[in-house]
Amino acid sequence: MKVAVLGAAGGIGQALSLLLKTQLPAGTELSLYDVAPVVPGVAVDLSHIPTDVKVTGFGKDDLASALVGSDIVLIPAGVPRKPGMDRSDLFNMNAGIVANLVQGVADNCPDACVGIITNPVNTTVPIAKEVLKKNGCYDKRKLFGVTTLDVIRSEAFVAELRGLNPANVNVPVIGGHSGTTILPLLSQVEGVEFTEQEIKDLTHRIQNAGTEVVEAKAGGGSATLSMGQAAARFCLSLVKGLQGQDTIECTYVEGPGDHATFFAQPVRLGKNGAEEVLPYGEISAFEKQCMDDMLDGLKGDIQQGVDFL
Ligand SMILES: NC(=O)C1=CN([C@@H]2O[C@H](COP(=O)(O)OP(=O)(O)OC[C@H]3O[C@@H](n4cnc5c(N)ncnc54)[C@H](O)[C@@H]3O)[C@@H](O)[C@H]2O)C=CC1
Ligand SMILES: O=C([O-])CC(=O)C(=O)O
Repeated sequence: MKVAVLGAAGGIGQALSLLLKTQLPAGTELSLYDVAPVVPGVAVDLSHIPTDVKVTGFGKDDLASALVGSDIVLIPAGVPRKPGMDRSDLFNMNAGIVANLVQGVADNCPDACVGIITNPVNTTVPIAKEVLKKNGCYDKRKLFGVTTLDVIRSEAFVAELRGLNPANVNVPVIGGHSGTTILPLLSQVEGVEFTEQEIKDLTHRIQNAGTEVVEAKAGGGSATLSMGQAAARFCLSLVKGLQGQDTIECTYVEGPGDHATFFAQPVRLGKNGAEEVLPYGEISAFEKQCMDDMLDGLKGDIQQGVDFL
């Protein structure tokens, strides 16, 4: 198994690489790529941790070597938000970065599973699809927008509110990864009842959690450590799936298209990636209204990605 992280020297990239170095199964290769010259140093630094995961760093001109033979490629390369910006304001800077890196995937490891972290995820994932399609190697089972941060935040906030062990809290989050397109299904949290006001407040907090971090970091970037944890959880679930032990995660994939071409919902991860896009089940009247209100925005974000190439 080989896992490549593109943008590995950044805030997310370094946190994620550390978690993968310590948690990937023995024998995995971890390939770190970044345009920042510090990346070989990040790899050397991690290589001093005694686990059976071999870490190699690749600089700007070595994308092909970083990618060749990869089974999973995670992409957190790109620019983060500053206070006052929306995720969509990152489109001009990040669309081209994602397109170039995914072209590298098409050229060097066309069968790899690709997890896009770079924002705006609602749009960068469709861009990745178009690049792979142009190269004749798009397989919808192998392209994911990583929305796990919305899930772990929901778990943390629900557990905090009710004094529960977060390890026992599961919250499906569907839709997209921006503002109101993030739709936590709080009606499905087992063993917990919320008042209408609590549902409204929690939903708003989850949808706004990225901004909460951006404002608290006061110009120093967006979520990196929680995102590192979220991406590591997603990657480790995907590794399990590829190795034949099916797992379920909510992720932004091309599914049946009931609502939009790309939509985050529970997905069964298996030997070929997204083996099955699962129904998200019954939702409340409030959740249905939230969904109706956000779908046009989500579709617009997707169309912007399709039009980019
Ligand atoms: N999906 C999600 O839930 C989340 C997504 N993000 C997004 O992740 C992205 C990265 O965020 P941070 O790590 O905080 O930013 P950062 O600025 O700390 O790191 C980004 C890294 O990407 C590298 N990079 C830039 N262009 C590159 C290229 N062409 N090839 C390879 N590497 C390149 C930079 O050198 C830098 O090391 C942002 O777009 C941010 O909005 C952030 C948090 C959550
Ligand atoms: O808010 C941002 O810009 C970064 C992000 O996607 C998140 O933290 O959910």
